[in-house]
Amino acid sequence: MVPVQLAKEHPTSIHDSKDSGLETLKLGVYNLYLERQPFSFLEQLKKWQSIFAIILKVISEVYTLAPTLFLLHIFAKVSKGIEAVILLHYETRIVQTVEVGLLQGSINSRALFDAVMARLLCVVIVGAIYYPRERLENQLRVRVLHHFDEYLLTSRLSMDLSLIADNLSDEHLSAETAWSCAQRIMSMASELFGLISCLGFVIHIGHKSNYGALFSVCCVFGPLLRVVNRPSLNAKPRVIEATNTHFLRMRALRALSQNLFRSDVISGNIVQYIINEFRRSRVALGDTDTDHPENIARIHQKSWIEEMIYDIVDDFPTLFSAIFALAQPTSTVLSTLVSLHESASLLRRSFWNIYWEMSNLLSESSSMELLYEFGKKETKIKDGTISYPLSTSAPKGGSDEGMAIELRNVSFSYPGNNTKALDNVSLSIRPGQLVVVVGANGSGKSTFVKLISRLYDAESGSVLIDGEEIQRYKLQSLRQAIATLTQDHHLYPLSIHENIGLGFLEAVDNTEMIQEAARKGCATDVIDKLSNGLETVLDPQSIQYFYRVQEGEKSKLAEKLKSFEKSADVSGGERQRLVAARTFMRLNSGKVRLVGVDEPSSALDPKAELELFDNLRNSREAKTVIFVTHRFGHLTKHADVIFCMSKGRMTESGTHTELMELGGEYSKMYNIQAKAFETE
Ligand SMILES: Nc1ncnc2c1ncn2[C@@H]1O[C@H](COP(=O)(O)OP(=O)(O)OP(=O)(O)O)[C@@H](O)[C@H]1O
Repeated sequence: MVPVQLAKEHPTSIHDSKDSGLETLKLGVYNLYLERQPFSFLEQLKKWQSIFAIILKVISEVYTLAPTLFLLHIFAKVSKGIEAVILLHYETRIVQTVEVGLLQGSINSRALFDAVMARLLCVVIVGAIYYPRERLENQLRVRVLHHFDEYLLTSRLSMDLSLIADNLSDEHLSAETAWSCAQRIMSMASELFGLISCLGFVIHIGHKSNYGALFSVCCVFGPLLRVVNRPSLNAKPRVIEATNTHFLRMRALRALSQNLFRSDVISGNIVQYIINEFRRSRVALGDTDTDHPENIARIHQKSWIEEMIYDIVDDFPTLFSAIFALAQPTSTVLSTLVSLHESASLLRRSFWNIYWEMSNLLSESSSMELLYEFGKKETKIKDGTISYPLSTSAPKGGSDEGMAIELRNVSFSYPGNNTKALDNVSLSIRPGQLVVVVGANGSGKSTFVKLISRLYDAESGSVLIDGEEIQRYKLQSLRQAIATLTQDHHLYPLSIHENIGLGFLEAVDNTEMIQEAARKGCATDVIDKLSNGLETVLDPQSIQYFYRVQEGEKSKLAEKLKSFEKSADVSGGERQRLVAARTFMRLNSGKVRLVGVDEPSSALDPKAELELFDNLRNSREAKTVIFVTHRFGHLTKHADVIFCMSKGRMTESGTHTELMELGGEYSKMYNIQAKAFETE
């Protein structure tokens, strides 16, 4: 139970703590860190240069994807931007005609008709452009999304495990990132045209008095003052962390209400505990704000005096109009005043829209930069130049009986983990040997298998395959020569047919071979139980949903809903058998020289486990086989050599008899297991 401490500080207090060049804002339950950088013109120039380069790249990429669609869309966007000004122009003409007419005692009906018709025509044209614009936008969106989906898929699949561990923050990148950026650029173009046309209009109205430019400045002065005086947090690079322990505990307790934990929570009888703990944390949290830190900052950084000044400055255009009317009481003063008033709000709206689009474009372009960088990341596992095996007739250090493996003073630690998973390990495996690796949890057994399959590269020391440094081999050929079966292998959301067939790509459609592999993996019974047999997809990525339809009701929709295929499922052990079948399928390729089996049988019943291991042993011909296991028994007794690992080091090696005689770690572990079977 977590001791409850009531929040002592004001729930939304904002204060600065200045350390390590960072400005820290405490905003509700969050800490928000900003970099305290002195303004540097050069830096700003560089930043804008890179933003500009990204914008150009996005434009050219979207244009290349669909040139006509893109140009039409830009045209539609720009016309949308200047639409309001054109409408305002004709509105002014109508009001002016009426005003002059009223003063002269007769309205020029021809001029009025022309102005009304012109405005109507404009409304029709804008409407006519607007509706296809939505469809155009959607077509362009689909193209962009599909293109970047493929780009991200390719980039993600090209990454190796070390790179993935270093780049978890890239997970949020999606094709939508690219589309939002493209959209922002197009909206920005539309707003810019809107602003320019609006400025042109204002200058045009004030033309006679030469006040147009001054009036424009008056209109944007208020918004400009706001922007300069309080730049939005949105535009600043920042790092945010939720630090409030009560808030975090509430989140963790809330997560326990998810379906994933239902069975644990019910069987563990901890429902009331969760509710009570949630209540305690809620009380302890008090009124501390949990809203987005940006929102909290926005509310709390407001000063009413500043706001009042801004409101007064916002009124300058009205003041200006009044002075203008006094100074130039012409026959069209009223209509000019109305136009000035309307254009003032249009100008201000345009200005705000540009500011808003600009801040969003800044953050979109930095996401886009990440997305482009993502595709350029270089894998840490570099490809080699020679094919494996070197030559089937006379391999350098190998033989046709399997792969020869040697580790010389190999050390390795995982990215982000300082402890050595392998610490100065040296060992040698001869071609065709049956090797068993044993050791306590975390002793480095799986890491050893991962290094010889080149999922990772050793930090120091060498791994030699058939006498050659492992890095010298072409990855594709090396991986073709290795078949692994580990707990990290899962079923794909594809048909069982493909799940097994993909073990040997060239024979993915060979049903006979697949059935034979299923038999060796003890998966035949599992497949026979499924109504669609080999064509069953266990985790289909289908999308089915319904709205206001009850499954039990009598309606055509309810029948349709019932007819949706319910996904089939199998047990954990059955899944392991299907995955094992894939490995047997791989053995059919004739290229495999090493089989690495890493404790794949945790959910298998003893009979299936024995059968699986026997089948693997029987497929040993021309292969080296490495088993990683916690279970001692027939495997260790059959082993040519056993390696016993402890804390990343290889502590003992030899046959079962030799190691038992040694009376070390291996014999201790063996005796613990054997004791369980001894009779009193
Ligand atoms: N992906 C990873 N990232 C960081 N550390 C890891 C990772 N995988 C393993 N480790 C660490 O490396 C060490 C060796 O792990 P390894 O999986 O090789 O042990 P093992 O002997 O196979 O254990 P087990 O018997 O539990 O499967 C452990 O300390 C483990 O915490």
